[in-house]
Amino acid sequence: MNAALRAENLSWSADGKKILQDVSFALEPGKMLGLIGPNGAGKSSLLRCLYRYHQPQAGRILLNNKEINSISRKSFAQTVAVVLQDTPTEMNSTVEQIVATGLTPYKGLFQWDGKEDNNAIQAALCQVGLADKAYASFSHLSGGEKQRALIARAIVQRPSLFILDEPTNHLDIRYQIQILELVRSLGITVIASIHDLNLASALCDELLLLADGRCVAHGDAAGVLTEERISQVFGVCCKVTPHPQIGKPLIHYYYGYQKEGGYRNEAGYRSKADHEVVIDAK
Ligand SMILES: Nc1ncnc2c1ncn2[C@@H]1O[C@H](COP(=O)(O)OP(=O)(O)OP(=O)(O)O)[C@@H](O)[C@H]1O
Repeated sequence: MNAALRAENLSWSADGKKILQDVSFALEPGKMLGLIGPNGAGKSSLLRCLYRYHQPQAGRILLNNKEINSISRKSFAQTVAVVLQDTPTEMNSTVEQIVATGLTPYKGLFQWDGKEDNNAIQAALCQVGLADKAYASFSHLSGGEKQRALIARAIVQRPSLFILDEPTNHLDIRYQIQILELVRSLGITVIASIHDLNLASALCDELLLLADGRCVAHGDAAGVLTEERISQVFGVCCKVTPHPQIGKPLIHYYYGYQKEGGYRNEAGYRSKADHEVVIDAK
């Protein structure tokens, strides 16, 4: 496969604890991969390895067939845009200024903001629905607006790989859908950690399910999001049906988890109480 992004046997440990173990996957150019898994599964850690914040102790990562550590800092900054879930609070600038920093990897000193740059900034602000906030203080935006401004900054960066850590955090449902559809429509390769399995199912080309730092499943949503696997990995029980519009898996969760022995769905898959150590499906 001609992969835009490839991870081979990645392992990363911290404080003597194995956080990622032997994770491998490949992603074709232009595809959007949804990284899913329970809290603490290792999603952010994997993304941090991909954008060179963490150095894996084993394995390697190839970006457009080049080992990422061999790519210059400038080239990496041009090629990879990262949007994180925690917005730094010290951004004491206007929204437009924050978005303009997406152009930094292309600029030398004093090489700033011609008409073309300005157009790119305004276009990106329009794309994320923030045209009317261009001159507002970034720190005064709501959490969702901040997130959209940071996505606009990533758009002006013109990356070939977009890495997003919970990009839909803080967003209302319309913007959750809109931002993921927008990111997808850019035609660049995307890897995004997403907690909402239904959104991930609907909007990603493929899913990679992590649990305890390992890759449990990788492929299209129908192959990954089975009732059995959702029960095993997330400890919830559910029914999965085809989405009425797009046919992809739509998960209907069951309730009543305080019940002795959890809750079983029609197929017998059950929810798992917090204190249960052993993960079993049936
Ligand atoms: N720098 C670190 N040092 C020690 N442990 C870490 C470090 N970073 C992450 N961990 C641990 O690694 C595990 C995976 O964390 P990570 O943030 O990657 O999970 P996640 O899947 O993104 O979780 P969530 O869905 O809750 O955001 C957690 O147990 C976390 O405490």
